Amino acid sequence: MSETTAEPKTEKMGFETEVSRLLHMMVHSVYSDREIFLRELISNASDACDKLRYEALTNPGLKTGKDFGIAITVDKAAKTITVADNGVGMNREELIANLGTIARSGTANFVNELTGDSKKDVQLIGQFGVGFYSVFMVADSVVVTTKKAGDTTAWRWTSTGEGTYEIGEAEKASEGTNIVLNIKDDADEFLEQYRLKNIVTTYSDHIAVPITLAIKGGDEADKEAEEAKVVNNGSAIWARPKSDITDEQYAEFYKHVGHAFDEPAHRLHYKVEGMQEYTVLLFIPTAKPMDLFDPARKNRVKLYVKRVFISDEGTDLLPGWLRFMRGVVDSQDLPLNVSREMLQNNPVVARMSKAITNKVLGELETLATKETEKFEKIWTEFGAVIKEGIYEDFARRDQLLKLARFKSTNGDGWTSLADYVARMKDKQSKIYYITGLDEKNLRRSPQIEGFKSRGLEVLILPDAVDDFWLQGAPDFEGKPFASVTRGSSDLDDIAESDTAEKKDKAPEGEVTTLITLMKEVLGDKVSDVRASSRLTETASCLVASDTGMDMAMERLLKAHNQLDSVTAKVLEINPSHGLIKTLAHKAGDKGALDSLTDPVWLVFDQARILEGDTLDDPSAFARRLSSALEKGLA
Ligand SMILES: Nc1ncnc2c1ncn2[C@@H]1O[C@H](COP(=O)(O)OP(=O)(O)OP(=O)(O)O)[C@@H](O)[C@H]1O
Repeated sequence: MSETTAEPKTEKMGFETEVSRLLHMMVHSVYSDREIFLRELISNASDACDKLRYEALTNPGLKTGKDFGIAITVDKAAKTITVADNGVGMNREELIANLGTIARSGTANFVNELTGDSKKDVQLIGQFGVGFYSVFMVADSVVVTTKKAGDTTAWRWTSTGEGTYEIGEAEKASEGTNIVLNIKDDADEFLEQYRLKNIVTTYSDHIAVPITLAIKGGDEADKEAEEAKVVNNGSAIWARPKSDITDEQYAEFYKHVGHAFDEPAHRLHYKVEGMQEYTVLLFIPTAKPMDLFDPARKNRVKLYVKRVFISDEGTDLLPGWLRFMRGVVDSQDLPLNVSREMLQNNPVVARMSKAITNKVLGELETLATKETEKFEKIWTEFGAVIKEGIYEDFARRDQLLKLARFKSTNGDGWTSLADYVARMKDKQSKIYYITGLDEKNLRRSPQIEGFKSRGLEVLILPDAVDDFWLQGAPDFEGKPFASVTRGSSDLDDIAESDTAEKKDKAPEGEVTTLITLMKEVLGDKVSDVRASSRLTETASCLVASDTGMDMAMERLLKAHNQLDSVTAKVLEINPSHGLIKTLAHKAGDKGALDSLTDPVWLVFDQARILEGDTLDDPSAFARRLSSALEKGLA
């Protein structure tokens, strides 16, 4: 890991604007936990060793036969800290991409949230983490010298963190990366042995490569410190007995392995022996990982084989609907030289995946019954993802339906389907639901009025995924799911609750005449007009026909250009609403077709607005509304 300096030809380059903003913030930071810079450097160095170890397995040209390690050396006289690793290193392009731009989504989010107010911005550091750039909290200038494994040229990157950096060729005998920090005057504390040792044990004890610390140039009493000594535990945390690991150590490992900045909400640590042998250490995050809704839906659990890192991308270790989980699976059965391609459709991986998925599901079930509050927090963050399993994972559909929690008209909290069924009314045979994209709006939907007035509970399903799983899950324990915005509502069999206000209805004959007139006015804009039993407060609403696609689903497909046009809806009118009663009363009059045309359109357009639809002809709507108001006020 030694390095010699030569006179390099250097090139000055500007940081990406976002990086400059970030660096400005770092340089002037008043963040109190500046010590995290070392955690970030060690984490990167350990990842670099893991990467090279893996690449050397499949690329014989890279066989190094060496021991990996991270060396921290302090030169007290020169006021520098050097963090050196013998990992994979970087070539020129990688240096520019990694330390000149913002490649990570986490950091990009950080920069987007920056306000310019340093007190507010400082709090963001803890929330997002800032990776390598955090070195500028403690260093005036930084020199990175690196040589990519397999390359002959080394590169040096130098910066004071102010707008530009310099890059040029360098001399470096061994592959890997050396990072030299010229420590700021006010960051002297980080030159002390006890301080550095303490930081390593706090944040990086679990790192599986040995980390050594040596302090040079101290006074006589520090002579002993000059010798590099291993300061971390060094054993893979997942291989240690649970009883030896503290909650803090688990949490630090979670942050390292998951590139996360939150605390883990829950962990699972166990070992399997027998037919298959592997160790699992998985975490459920508290907050949604940045890439949760990334279309690639990649599983991020790291696969190790006999402690050697193999891959953390697309290993099929967990299904897509558990992609929020972070952690490690270490197999004893896979061959060490397994390539990433071989991992796809691999029977050993498939067996592990099945068993681990069952274990996670079992754990979630236990939490749901024994630690409800914790489970509901997890569900609030990740329920929308877990529900993908209901339509994707047929074999586990019933189990997932049992586990799932939903909002409903029965209060604000979560309910299980089993609890919903237990609350069903005598004559109720279906599980009613409404889907859409906003819980508050759904709760105000006119279509659920008649259900509420009959004491019938309606599930409120605000996630886009709800429309999909409902396609694949027609019932729960024999009780079919029924959309309240589709088909005739068959509510007439169930009496309104005693507390529901009894309202006079327009006579049936008048309503029939009005319906005929409305059909004539609206033509093919509606597929039918009928009297509604699902409305109590609102004059009209739209529903899909019995055979039509659910309206929320149709809107979703249309928004994603999966449907060219939407089908005409059924317009339902409320015979006990004042406006409908007046219209019904006038519908038989001479010339009614003419005089009621505008009001009929208004009733229809109102229903469309309530659905959040845009009107075909807003100016006609405005004209009719003005004219109706004018007449009403005259
Ligand atoms: N010692 C190193 N050896 C090889 N590559 C490195 C080293 N340090 C940093 N890098 C490269 O620079 C990239 C950016 O590092 P940075 O610390 O900013 O973010 P990160 O490590 O990707 O994310 P996080 O901080 O969330 O772990 C890394 O992903 C890695 O590719």
